[in-house]
Amino acid sequence: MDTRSETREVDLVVIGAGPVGENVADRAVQGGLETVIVERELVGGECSYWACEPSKALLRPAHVLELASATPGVSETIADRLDLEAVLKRRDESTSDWSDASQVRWLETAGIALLRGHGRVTGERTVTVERPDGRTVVLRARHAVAVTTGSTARIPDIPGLAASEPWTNREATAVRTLPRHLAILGGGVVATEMATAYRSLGAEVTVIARGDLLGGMEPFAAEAVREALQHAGATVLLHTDTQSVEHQDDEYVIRTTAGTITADRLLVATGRAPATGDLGLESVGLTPGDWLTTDDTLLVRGTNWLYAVGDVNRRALLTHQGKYQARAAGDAIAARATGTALDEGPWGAHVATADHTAVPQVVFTSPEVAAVGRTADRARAAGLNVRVVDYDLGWVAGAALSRTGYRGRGRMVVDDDRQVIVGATFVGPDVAELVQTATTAIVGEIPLSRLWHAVPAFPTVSEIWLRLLETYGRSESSISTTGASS
Ligand SMILES: Cc1cc2nc3c(=O)[nH]c(=O)nc-3n(C[C@H](O)[C@H](O)[C@H](O)COP(=O)(O)OP(=O)(O)OC[C@H]3O[C@@H](n4cnc5c(N)ncnc54)[C@H](O)[C@@H]3O)c2cc1C
Ligand SMILES: NC(=O)c1ccc[n+]([C@@H]2O[C@H](COP(=O)([O-])OP(=O)(O)OC[C@H]3O[C@@H](n4cnc5c(N)ncnc54)[C@H](O)[C@@H]3O)[C@@H](O)[C@H]2O)c1
Repeated sequence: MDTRSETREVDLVVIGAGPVGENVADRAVQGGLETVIVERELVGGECSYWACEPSKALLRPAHVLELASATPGVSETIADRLDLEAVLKRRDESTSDWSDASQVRWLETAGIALLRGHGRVTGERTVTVERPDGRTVVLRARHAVAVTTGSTARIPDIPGLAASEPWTNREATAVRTLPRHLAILGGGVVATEMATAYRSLGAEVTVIARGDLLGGMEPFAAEAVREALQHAGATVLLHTDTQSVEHQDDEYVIRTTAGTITADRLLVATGRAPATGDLGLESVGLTPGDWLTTDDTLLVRGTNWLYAVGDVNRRALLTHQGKYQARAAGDAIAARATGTALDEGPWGAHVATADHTAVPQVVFTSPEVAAVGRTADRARAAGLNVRVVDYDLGWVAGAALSRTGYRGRGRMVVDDDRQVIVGATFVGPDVAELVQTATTAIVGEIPLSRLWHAVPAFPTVSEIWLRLLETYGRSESSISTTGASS
């Protein structure tokens, strides 16, 4: 092994060049800091190559085919199934064939220095990078180190499972040969999206969920996804425990409380583990393998120089939310380095306040689920005086016009004392774009009385907003509140 090593001094070291690390670095550079980003694999991270992008590329063709099939005048002219090879080719394009050349070029234009290799914290403000050629580089940060190493698939402790070498999100999103029968362990977002994609491509699919699907989301939305998966021909086993897994002769034998399942592939989609196991955290008194807990400026608790941003802090395991944290963290790091006052109050420029109450998410199943903020149950558990307003999306003219037989539902969760929205969930075809209005209303704490003046265009699916307000009612108090403030 080559033991030569060099030492460099910079303002900020970012470990992990996923979407979050790239954004921390970008903001810090814009704030005037000399920044090095360390990456051991591909610049762009999990999201670009084995998560968000390839999974959505696998899912989109099925959505388009469904829409076309439900549109008379088009349905008569199209094939009734997807072209697997073409779908995979488009998936390959979505990952740039697993090349990070364009993202490396972006780093260059953004003024961020890239150091390839495995980074480990080896002391306060110190990161040692093991380069692919065996050399080491010691990076000393004048100001801060940001850990943006993300997460990896968590393999539960089920007898035989780890040894059976199951698929994780990596193999499932990079697939070349479609399995005949894909069994999926888990009932969350990865499980339901991959079940939707693989079923649409023609594989037999069995989902083994230990509870209901999409735990943590509104039950009516999870129920619509379950129904649709079963209607599409997938087997969905709920409240089913997996007892053991064997892998022999290209066959998985999965013993569960609902019976034995055999499949030629098994995908484990049971959540994520923080990528902190081999990060040198013990050198600064932290525990390897733990999630890193932070304050709202993303500073790791108990330190004044170490930041944890994105999946690795477990605040919200989503690209857009991690990038939001990254903007706050990068600006906070630059402000602290230059002695500028921080805007740290709730909703300030240097804090990720929205993580607590306004995280949007779209699940790209068929139907889609788009949700933000609190579910009705969570709002009640938080002690709010909750009123739940539901409306059938199929009754909205824009939705009914968008395809034959549109089915869906929208829910807004209202804090009735303040008459503001604290949560919203939509389930139905193409509801993804509805969630941003809800996010704006929640973050802006827009009173319902004012939302009446945000008129949705006719005939769009957004008219669900008008219907939800009408169902809630224009109360005497909201009318007089409006009058008093004008
Ligand atoms: C199948 C799937 C689909 C998803 N779809 C969506 C979606 O549609 N929308 C959405 O918002 N979110 C989605 N997510 C979640 C999203 O992928 C993550 O939230 C996002 O990737 C987190 O970004 P990150 O930068 O924190 O971490 P990552 O993307 O994991 O990047 C971390 C980077 O750090 C590097 N690294 C780790 N350790 C070291 C080290 N010691 N030294 C050097 N480099 C290191 C890694 O190689 C990696 O490049 C999906 C997740 C999965 C699994
Ligand atoms: N469209 C999107 O936004 C999108 C898509 C995919 C993934 N993601 C993100 O990636 C993260 C990971 O997704 P995921 O689906 O792996 O996690 P998840 O937390 O959404 O779901 C995990 C599932 O595994 C089950 N599970 C956990 N431990 C188990 C065990 N020991 N045995 C059996 N089942 C077990 C849970 O009950 C749950 O159903 C999520 O936080 C998600 O937000 C987002």
